[in-house]
Amino acid sequence: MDNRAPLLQVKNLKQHFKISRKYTTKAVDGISFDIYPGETYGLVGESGSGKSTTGRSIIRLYTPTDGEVVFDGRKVSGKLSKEDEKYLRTNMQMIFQDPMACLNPRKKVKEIIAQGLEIHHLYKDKADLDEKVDRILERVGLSKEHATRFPHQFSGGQRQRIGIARALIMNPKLVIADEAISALDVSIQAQVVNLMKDLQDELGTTYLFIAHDLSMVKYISNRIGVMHLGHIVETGTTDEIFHNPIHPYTKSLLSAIPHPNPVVEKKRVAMVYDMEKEGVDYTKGKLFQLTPTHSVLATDDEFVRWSK
Ligand SMILES: Nc1ncnc2c1ncn2[C@@H]1O[C@H](COP(=O)(O)OP(=O)(O)OP(=O)(O)O)[C@@H](O)[C@H]1O
Repeated sequence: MDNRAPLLQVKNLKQHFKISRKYTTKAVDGISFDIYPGETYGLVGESGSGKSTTGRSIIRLYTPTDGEVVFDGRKVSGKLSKEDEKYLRTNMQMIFQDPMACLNPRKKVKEIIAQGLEIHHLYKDKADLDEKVDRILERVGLSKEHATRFPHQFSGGQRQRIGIARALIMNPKLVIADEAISALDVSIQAQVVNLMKDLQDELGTTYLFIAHDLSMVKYISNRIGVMHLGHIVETGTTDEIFHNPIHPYTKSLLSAIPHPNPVVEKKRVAMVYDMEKEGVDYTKGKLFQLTPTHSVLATDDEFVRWSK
């Protein structure tokens, strides 16, 4: 395992939403994971498993119900000093699924991208700001001619590049990419993921990559956390998750990935995970450590059964 201090520590994070007097949704129900500098941690799971809520709690869009998030040695929740507040706002950035929904349609691309630097006064003068915008546009595969255009004048893939530029111009330590490529065509998805990888190599950025599509997660992640109903049921290196999955939920997700070879694809059998039938209750499980990097949430009986 990595000897360095983690960049992000999520400790027993809970994010519950009170829906009515009687009903509370436990969107995130006590998850823990660390992310090390320069790595990509993929958070996967089907819709409603709590992935977005996790990302949003980390970046402080929500106040956690319980637990703790520590970023670069600084506690993220609670009352923060002005300095910590600024540090977090610049060093943690988020890229969202639908760039159109979060790019102001009335603003030019250069205004959108420069906004973070302007708010935090992170530029010398107007010329410096323009230069920074031009440079980041070029880095994400757009050109300075694009700076004066409006979001609607771009394709989906280009708009996602604008979202990436807006996040990366802050030179953040952590980028949370929440289904950042899900809305794009498959060929464009690969382009955007490659761009994110290149920028990571160049800048050393750390990613929390949230997605339901395991094939892209496999390609970009060093480690993966598999999330279901507010719990991380299995975590491991990408190799461990893909080649030695233990939890039946992980196995069912893997078995749902279409195979590119039509002959193999024809024989693919999707595994069904029926947790009621299996009698699984995540709140009764504990973490079983298979290797220093691979662990699974299970009761004693389940662990014996699932590891066979
Ligand atoms: N602000 C909220 N208020 C109430 N319930 C919420 C809120 N945000 C999320 N939820 C609920 O929490 C659960 C987890 O949602 P979340 O969006 O985190 O899952 P997800 O894995 O990211 O799925 P998706 O990919 O569909 O967004 C869902 O049942 C959702 O309805």
